[in-house]
Amino acid sequence: MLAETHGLINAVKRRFERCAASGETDSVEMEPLNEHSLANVSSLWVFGYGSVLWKTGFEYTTKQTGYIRGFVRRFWQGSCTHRGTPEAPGRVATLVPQPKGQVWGIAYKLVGAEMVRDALAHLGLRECSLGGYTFNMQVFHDRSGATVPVLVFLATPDNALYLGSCELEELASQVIACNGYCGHNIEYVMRLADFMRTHIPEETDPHLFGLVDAIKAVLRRRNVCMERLIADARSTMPDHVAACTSCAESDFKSYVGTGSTPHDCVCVGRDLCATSSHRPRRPMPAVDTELASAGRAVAAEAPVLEVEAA
Ligand SMILES: N[C@@H](CCC(=O)N[C@@H](CS)C(=O)NCC(=O)O)C(=O)O
Repeated sequence: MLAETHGLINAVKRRFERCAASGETDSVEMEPLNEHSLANVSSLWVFGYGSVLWKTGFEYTTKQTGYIRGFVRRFWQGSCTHRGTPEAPGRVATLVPQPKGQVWGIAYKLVGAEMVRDALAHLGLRECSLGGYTFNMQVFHDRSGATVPVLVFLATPDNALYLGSCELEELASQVIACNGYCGHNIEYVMRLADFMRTHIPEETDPHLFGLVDAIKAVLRRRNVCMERLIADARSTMPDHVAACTSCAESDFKSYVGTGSTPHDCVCVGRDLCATSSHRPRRPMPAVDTELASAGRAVAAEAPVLEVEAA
């Protein structure tokens, strides 16, 4: 299965390279991957360790809680779309290599070419074209100790949005100052911390929970209300994001219009497990060309790691 997966990943890699090279807005849309490269993929696991945990955004058949080794989670990647702007990029999670590191998250199982293609189309846009992330394969360990190869999206220091390390208090101040298309940067951090406390108590990530404490301390010192900042960011969301009411029960809406043919607005606040029929689709108004150009610029920079040999 690993060989099949590598074949698929190389096809995805070529596709993203063509997107970056062509620079065409439309090309940011993931056309169907080479049917042959998908034909024999029986399943693919994707690892989530940041917003994918609480805003999965793609259908899957099952999920496992567990971890990957050799990395730590750090808020060292900038976001000029989802949680920030080109002028004031927010901070989102990435993985930083550390020999004895371990990152807890969830592996999502995709089965069949259509589910794989849909998930990669969503993640390719969200993570790579707009987020500056690249991807490779890692070994996932579930709570029983069983292992499976997983596709992981991570930001490397050579991508245009990488912000790197800084003191926790400075990082907290940056998070407090930023919001973007998907809402306030504080909300991103708090959602991830809440998810870990609720679903993955094994995760003791001192960087994540230290950042939460630093954000609260700075807000207390400035006498600023966190909930108000988060609510205000939502109230300034572009109309077509806030207006997407096709899924009243989902508490998150994400719109990513990237090209001349805008993506459907997909409410991504719920786990779109394959058993759910919830796939809201609404024609979206004019695409935000600024976001498209921001995304294209990032895509042009997005390096692609060599997939590790089997
Ligand atoms: N690769 C990470 C997700 C990285 C991440 O958070 N990417 C940003 C894009 S810059 C995102 O999806 N943000 C969604 C949001 O902010 O609501 C994961 O596996 O969870």
